[in-house]
Amino acid sequence: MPRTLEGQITMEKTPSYFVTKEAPRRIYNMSRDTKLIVVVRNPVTRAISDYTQTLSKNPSIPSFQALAFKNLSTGLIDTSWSAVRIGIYAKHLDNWLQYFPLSKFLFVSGERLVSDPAGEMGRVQDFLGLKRVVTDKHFYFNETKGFPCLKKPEGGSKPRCLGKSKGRPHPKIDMQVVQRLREFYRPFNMKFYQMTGQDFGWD
Ligand SMILES: Nc1ncnc2c1ncn2[C@@H]1O[C@H](COP(=O)(O)OS(=O)(=O)O)[C@@H](OP(=O)(O)O)[C@H]1O
Repeated sequence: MPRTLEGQITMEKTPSYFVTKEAPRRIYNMSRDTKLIVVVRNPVTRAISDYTQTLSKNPSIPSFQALAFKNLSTGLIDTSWSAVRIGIYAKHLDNWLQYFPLSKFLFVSGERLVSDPAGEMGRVQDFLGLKRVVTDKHFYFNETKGFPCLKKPEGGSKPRCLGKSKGRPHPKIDMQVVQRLREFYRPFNMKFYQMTGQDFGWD
């Protein structure tokens, strides 16, 4: 991490930290004052999104259901598949809570980040003790992209959306497969809502 001067905030974004066993201990040893922001979305959609990303890099991988199930006829889920495992948020958070109290965390809803980006960004700024500089007027909904985009990014004059790899169409997954995954995640989601004191509305 770079040296941080008085009045500066250093930020670092690595999605895999949340699911890396050693990460909380290492970050705690670096600075126990670290604030932690976790963006979470419905774990079923997250798994499909993860699969879509892998598929875009390697189109010859097996089908989603072939990877998601250990046994398709019994409906046994393969929790060793990272696309499934990452969405068990309660389990990962448990590991972090061994080191950091809940007050050090902000959980951002991935769904609200799309439906109300300014609202979620307001929460982020409050959490970081910043003035609410980013507001509604910085975003517009881009019909072509199907997502909110920035009207005028810092230092630029043109509107800017996230790149092609964000907001890709997902392949169609059998409804029964989706249903089974929903059932699988339900107890973990409930636990996660309880732990965070936030209902993300995934069920
Ligand atoms: N404004 C805006 N524009 C485009 N995409 C948006 C936006 N806000 C949130 N999202 C969602 O971000 C998802 C991709 O983020 P990731 O977490 O996969 O990114 S990362 O690669 O891990 O950094 C991506 O997931 P997919 O839709 O599955 O591609 C989007 O749903």
